[in-house]
Amino acid sequence: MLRSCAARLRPLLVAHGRPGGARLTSTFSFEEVTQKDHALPKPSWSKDLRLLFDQFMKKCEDGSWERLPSCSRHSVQRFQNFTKAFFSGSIPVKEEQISQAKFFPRSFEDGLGFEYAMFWSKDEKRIVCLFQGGLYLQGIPGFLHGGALVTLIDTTLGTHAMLAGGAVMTANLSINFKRPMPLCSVGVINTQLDKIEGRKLFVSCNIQSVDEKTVYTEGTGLFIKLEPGKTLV
Ligand SMILES: CCCCCC/C=C\CCCCCCCC(=O)SCCNC(=O)CCNC(=O)[C@H](O)C(C)(C)COP(=O)(O)OP(=O)(O)OC[C@H]1O[C@@H](n2cnc3c(N)ncnc32)[C@H](O)[C@@H]1OP(=O)(O)O
Repeated sequence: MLRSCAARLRPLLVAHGRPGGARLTSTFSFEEVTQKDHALPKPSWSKDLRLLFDQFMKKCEDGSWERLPSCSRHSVQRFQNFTKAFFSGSIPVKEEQISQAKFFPRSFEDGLGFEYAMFWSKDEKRIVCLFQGGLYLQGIPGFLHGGALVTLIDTTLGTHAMLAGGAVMTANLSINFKRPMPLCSVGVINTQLDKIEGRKLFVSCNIQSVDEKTVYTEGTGLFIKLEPGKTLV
């Protein structure tokens, strides 16, 4: 499963030209992932999250949907390839820290932070992210912190933008919090690509309750395709 998702993502996320004509074999892709895949059921997942996950796994059976794997670290090689391609090799952390760096949404202990799994519909060109926000993501008592919701929105919209345009960075996010979302409840993020203008990808989403009766949050994002060799730092 991991390899089939990787194969599909690879052409979208890799092989950005480098100055001097050399081409990278990978930058920010999911390919050759050998680490633990976190987008799979765990004991900390609620019944609601498991049920929804199972429903989407069923949709994957005919190939119209695909589960996107998710791990918590980049390999040192991948980290270096990425910085070489887009940051002229300027590495923002000490070399010995690279292997300790973790993908923020995957940096919590199981069940206490973000539990999520994303599914990609290749026909409808949209992502559905199923998630449960754990006890360490509290904002006002009993409810999720707005910043936690924004983190998941950024991650989900960013993944959609990457699937559509390759390596991107977030330039702008605009969020409307419509209703507070209870801690430990399950939310469903639905994304759509609104338009592409040159290097700019405009993507939007909302977060709904499982029964679709409550819209908790709406968000739009502008993602900019990175230009290989352009120095940003
Ligand atoms: C193993 C671990 C697993 C990991 C795997 C992960 C896989 C997928 C997950 C992806 C999800 C990740 C989500 C997280 C993403 C982030 O959080 S990124 C971090 C936050 N963002 C930043 O730090 C970006 C900082 N900004 C920049 O570096 C630059 O501004 C930029 C790169 C965004 C753009 O710079 P540049 O390339 O120089 O472009 P410009 O020439 O400036 O602009 C191009 C066009 O875009 C327009 N534009 C730029 N910014 C904005 C803006 N804020 N608002 C509106 N428009 C903007 C700009 O006007 C240009 O438009 P025109 O072409 O002139 O029309």
